[in-house]
Amino acid sequence: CDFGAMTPTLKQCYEFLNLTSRSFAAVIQALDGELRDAVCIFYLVLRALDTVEDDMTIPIPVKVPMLKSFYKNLWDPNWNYTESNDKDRIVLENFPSISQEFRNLAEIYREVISDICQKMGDGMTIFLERKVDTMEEWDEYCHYVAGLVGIGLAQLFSASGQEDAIIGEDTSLANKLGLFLQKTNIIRDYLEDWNDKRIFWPRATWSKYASDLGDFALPENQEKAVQCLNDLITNTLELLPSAVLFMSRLKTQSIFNFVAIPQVMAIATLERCYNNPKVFSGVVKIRKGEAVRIMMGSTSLEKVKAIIRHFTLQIIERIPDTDPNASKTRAVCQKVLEVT
Ligand SMILES: CC(C)(C)CN1C(=O)[C@@H](CC(=O)N[C@@H](CC(=O)O)C(=O)O)O[C@H](c2cccc3ccccc23)c2cc(Cl)ccc21
Repeated sequence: CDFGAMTPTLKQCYEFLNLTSRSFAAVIQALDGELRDAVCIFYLVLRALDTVEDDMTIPIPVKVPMLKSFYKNLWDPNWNYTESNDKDRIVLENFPSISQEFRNLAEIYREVISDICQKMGDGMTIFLERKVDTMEEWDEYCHYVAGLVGIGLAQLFSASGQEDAIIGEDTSLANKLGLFLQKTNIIRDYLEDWNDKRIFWPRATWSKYASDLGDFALPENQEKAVQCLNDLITNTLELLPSAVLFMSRLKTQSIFNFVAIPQVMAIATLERCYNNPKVFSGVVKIRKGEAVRIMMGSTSLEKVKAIIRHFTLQIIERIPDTDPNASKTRAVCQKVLEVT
């Protein structure tokens, strides 16, 4: 980025980006032209909204109107929030710098970002007091917190002129990009969320294997825990063909990299989690070195297909014959192999 030509507040926004997102900030900064600033601001605004949703010190009667009206803060030069204790509170304390740069964006970008924030804020309030029960509700929750991000990003890509209109119009496909990432995060973060008393695993699935979600943290229930894990991973892998189709439509290298890297990190994470009891005793993270190798290798559709193929074959090799979902998992993996 040419920091020289930036306003002081835009420079500050890139500093916040590098503070709040470790490896991903570089990928955003590699985007071209107006899209780079639009995605940087979108990322920071979403980080601020997510920080409000995540802050357990904000009572629900206060949090609901905060989330529903959050998009209005984009137009209020003075709005900030200084009561947060979250690690990313910097984006809430300095929101005036972020909203200032939001207002400097072209109207086409402002409309997308404001619309997504309004829908996301509304959707988050639905799940503040309601747990995720059915698989449809799992998709609904993930739509609000991640699917909408995909829809917004796809609309920004088309608005910039760097991608065709179809990219921003096919909201169903863009939504699935987000569902794939969020479902992977929810699967990986079982223990961290359980310890924070947060439940994102859908009751419709876990209740087939236990009477309480906390049972999976007990070693004597390890076999049932792993069967539930494999069940959710199978459901998530069904989204991969849509992700491949979305990426096959992209024609700008920097946008392809930006979309592909998180998708490939997610399939690598799913493979590490599959049939892995360690999910219930710690957080299964991709090592930095492996992450860098994956990021370097995700620069073309053929390379990305080869990586997805690699991890899918790794999963197929580890499907236990005794797993209740074994045949379904094999069928879903076959469908992935057919498109990669
Ligand atoms: C919840 C989430 C998946 C939407 C978060 N999310 C992402 O995970 C980031 C990646 C990220 O932040 N990685 C972190 C790792 C971590 O924090 O765990 C890093 O520092 O490397 O990517 C996504 C993201 C990137 C590209 C295309 C997407 C399509 C649909 C939905 C999200 C998409 C993201 C794009 C935007 Cl604009 C905003 C948020 C996100």
